[in-house]
Amino acid sequence: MQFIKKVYDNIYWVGANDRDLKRFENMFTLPNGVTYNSYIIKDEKNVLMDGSDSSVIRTYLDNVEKALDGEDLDYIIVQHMEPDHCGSIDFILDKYPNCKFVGNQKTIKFFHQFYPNDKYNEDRFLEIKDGDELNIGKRNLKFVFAPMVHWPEVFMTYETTEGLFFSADAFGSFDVIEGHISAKHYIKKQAWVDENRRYYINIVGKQGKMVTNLLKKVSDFEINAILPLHGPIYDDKESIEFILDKYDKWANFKPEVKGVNIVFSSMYGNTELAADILASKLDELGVENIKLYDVSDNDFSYIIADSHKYSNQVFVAMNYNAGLYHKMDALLRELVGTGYQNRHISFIHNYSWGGKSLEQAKEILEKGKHEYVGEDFIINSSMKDDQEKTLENLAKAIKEDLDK
Ligand SMILES: Cc1cc2nc3c(=O)[nH]c(=O)nc-3n(C[C@H](O)[C@H](O)[C@H](O)COP(=O)(O)O)c2cc1C
Repeated sequence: MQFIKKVYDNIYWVGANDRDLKRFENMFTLPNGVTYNSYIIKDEKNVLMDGSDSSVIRTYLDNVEKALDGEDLDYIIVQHMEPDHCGSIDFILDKYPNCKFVGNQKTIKFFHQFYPNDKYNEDRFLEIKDGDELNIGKRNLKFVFAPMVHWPEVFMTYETTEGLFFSADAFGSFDVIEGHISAKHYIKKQAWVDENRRYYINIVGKQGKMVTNLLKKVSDFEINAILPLHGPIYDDKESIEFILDKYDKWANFKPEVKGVNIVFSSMYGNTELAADILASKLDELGVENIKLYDVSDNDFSYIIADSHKYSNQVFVAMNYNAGLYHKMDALLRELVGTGYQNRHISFIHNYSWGGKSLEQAKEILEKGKHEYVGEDFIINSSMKDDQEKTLENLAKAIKEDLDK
């Protein structure tokens, strides 16, 4: 049985849902799976836009066959060589011997790195350059290179007749397709938007400059639909504007929400209690958006996504073997790796006998050009009653900062 969806005249989604994958890239938890999107464009020449992961190969090959409906396949356009899309390419090239692999110099190089040498003759490969066009009959495909919008060889494909932008991994999302393929059914759901952000920030986040370059490069194109390699397609004005606005914010590291993301580490609960008291004081001061994370208990990708989302952040840490507790240390380094910058940050640190946790945290965050808010709040083992006023002052400083 096949599962395909017509998305435009003679264009079919032939992808697959994967609910079995526990972690995307073996790092990022997938509570609701992920899709591998792939599209067949039928014209005088039939084109397959990208492949799929090898885990869904049976469904994928059946879908491609169904969409082709007895016709041959002329091209598979490989917008990047990441295995979650390319684990199926040899199956396609073997099944359709007249099909050519379309890629740029690097895509073709990476193909040969991932697959055994000399498996296919050179004439199976068609190398394209930035701005090249491929006419396939009524439709015309223009290639737009987007290096480092995830991988170095990435290019995207603009279909000029109807203004359809095949955007590789950009504009993708975690979560399977639930019946609907159009993003209009998802963009109003906060949980989906949060997953979309978690995908972008953790996967493409640090390449903000390259994303901004891409957005500039395609700003003259009339885009009537964006068709990414994961998640729904954006095929109406509102959804396209919605996601372009999000990408503008995310790529420029602008916070989306005035609020406080508190991340704590604690072994025996004393540091955690200070984080809870601060959150409660923020609430009493009228702060609406407060989020608390235990760094030991979380897939970092959630904390990282919310660190980019919120304007203010409080890192609450204790000393461990004379330095920063290792999970907090790892989180901060990974956060910096996503380009985290221009946030308003405060600190609470706990010392029982001493260490450099605070200095180390500041050193790791240094290159992000953050603004520090309020006095660092220091605990020795546990918070004391006479410290409540000082913590209240930190809460007030954060509230004033939010109100600016
Ligand atoms: C294995 C271990 C190593 C620690 N190392 C330090 C340290 O080097 N310096 C320090 O001031 N406190 C150290 N602590 C104490 C903690 O930082 C913390 O102050 C104490 O656990 C109370 O906070 P909590 O209840 O939030 O865990 C250590 C605790 C443990 C369990």
